[in-house]
Amino acid sequence: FKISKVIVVGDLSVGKTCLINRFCKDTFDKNYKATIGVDFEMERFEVLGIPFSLQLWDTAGQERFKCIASTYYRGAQAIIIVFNLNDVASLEHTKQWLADALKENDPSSVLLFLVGSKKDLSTPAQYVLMERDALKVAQEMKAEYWAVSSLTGENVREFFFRVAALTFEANVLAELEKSGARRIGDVVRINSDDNNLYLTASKKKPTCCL
Ligand SMILES: Nc1nc2c(ncn2[C@@H]2O[C@H](COP(=O)(O)OP(=O)(O)OP(=O)(O)O)[C@@H](O)[C@H]2O)c(=O)[nH]1
Repeated sequence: FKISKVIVVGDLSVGKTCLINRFCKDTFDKNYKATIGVDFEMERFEVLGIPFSLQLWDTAGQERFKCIASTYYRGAQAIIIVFNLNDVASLEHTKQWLADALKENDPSSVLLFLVGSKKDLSTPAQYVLMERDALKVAQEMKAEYWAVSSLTGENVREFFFRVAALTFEANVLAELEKSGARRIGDVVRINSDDNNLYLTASKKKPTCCL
C-alpha cells in the first residue's frame, strides 16, 4: 500500500505536464511540447512517518495519441482531470475524459480531482464565473475541485499533498479490510495474556471496546 498510481488526463495544452513538472521539479516551461502517449514521474512522500510514493502518469491530450495513453489508465487509485480555467470547452470535455478513464477503473474506489489550471491568466471576475461552473461539474463527478497555476506555483504543492494524503488513507483502509477484515469501529479485545494483542470480536468475546 506504499505506492499509488495517479493518472492525469484532460484536453491538449491545458497544462498537465506543467502541473507535474512544477510539483516534481519546480520548473515551468512556457513553450508547448505535446506529450506523446504518456510520461511518468515518481514522487516520494512521508506520511505519518511512513514512506509513500505517488506514480504520476502524465497522459497525452491530443486525439491522435489518446489511444496509446488510454492503455495506461488501468489500476489508477486517483484520477486528476485537468481543464483550463480560461477555456470553457476544456471544462465541458472533462466529463468525457472521466468517462474514458473510468472504463478502465473501479468507479467506487477511485479518488477524483477536478483541477482548473492557468489561474494566473484569469481576472478575478472571469475566475468567479468559471469557478461556479467548475464546482457544479465537480459536484456531479463527486470530485474535489482545485484551482492552480503552474506558472506562479499557486496551490500546486498543496494540491499534490492532498492527493498523497487521500490516496495513502484509502490504501491503509483497503489494506486493513484485506488483512483480517478489521474495520474502524470493530470491537477488539486487548488482553496482555494473549500472544495476539488484537483480536476481532468475531473470534473471542470482547472485554474491552475501542
Ligand atoms: N500562463 C500559464 N501557462 C501555462 C500554465 N500551465 C501550462 N501553461 C502553458 O500551456 C501550454 C501547454 O502546457 P502543457 O503542460 O504542455 O499542456 P498539456 O496538457 O500537458 O498538453 P498535452 O501534452 O498536449 O496533453 C504551455 O505553453 C505552457 O507553458 C499556467 O499555469 N499558466
